[in-house]
Amino acid sequence: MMQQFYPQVPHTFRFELNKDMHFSAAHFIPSKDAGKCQQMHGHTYFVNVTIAGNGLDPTGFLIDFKEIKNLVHKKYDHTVLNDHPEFKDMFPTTELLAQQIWQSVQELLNNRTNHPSCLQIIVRETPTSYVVFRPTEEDFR
Ligand SMILES: Nc1nc2c(c(=O)[nH]1)N=C([C@H](O)[C@H](O)COP(=O)(O)OP(=O)(O)OP(=O)(O)O)CN2
Ligand SMILES: [Zn+2]
Repeated sequence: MMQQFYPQVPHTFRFELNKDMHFSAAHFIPSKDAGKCQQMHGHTYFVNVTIAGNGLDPTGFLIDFKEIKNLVHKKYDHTVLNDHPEFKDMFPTTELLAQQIWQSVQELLNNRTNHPSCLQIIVRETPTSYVVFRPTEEDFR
């Protein structure tokens, strides 16, 4: 898992939640610049989601950890990333996967009355390669 690696995102919210998860998926990057990655191949992706907020729900959760796992793991585990509608017009690179995960997590959070925010997504694609996605203000609009 990623427990040994947590780049901190600066913020002043009262609460911060982190959820680690992993899933297995295949992908290919159909660009001539992608070299061997043009061929279909698989990864065990490791994902860390950082959510923060000032208020909790009546249970005392920013959001249930399980809801985050269900959203990401159920969607992508044992699938081909290229087959997902969000990757119809773009390649499933680590960067764009991290951005897509942020969008789906933030959409889930937007429906909550305590209004938490997703501040960071880390996607590790291989033991030596990972991406950190941090939204800018315009991403929240
Ligand atoms: N900026 C990006 N570069 C690459 C991506 C990506 O998503 N964003 N993806 C790939 C491939 O999908 C590949 O699976 C991962 O590449 P890489 O880390 O180079 O894998 P290696 O195991 O060959 O790396 P080592 O340095 O030998 O550990 C390529 N690039
Ligand atoms: Zn790959």
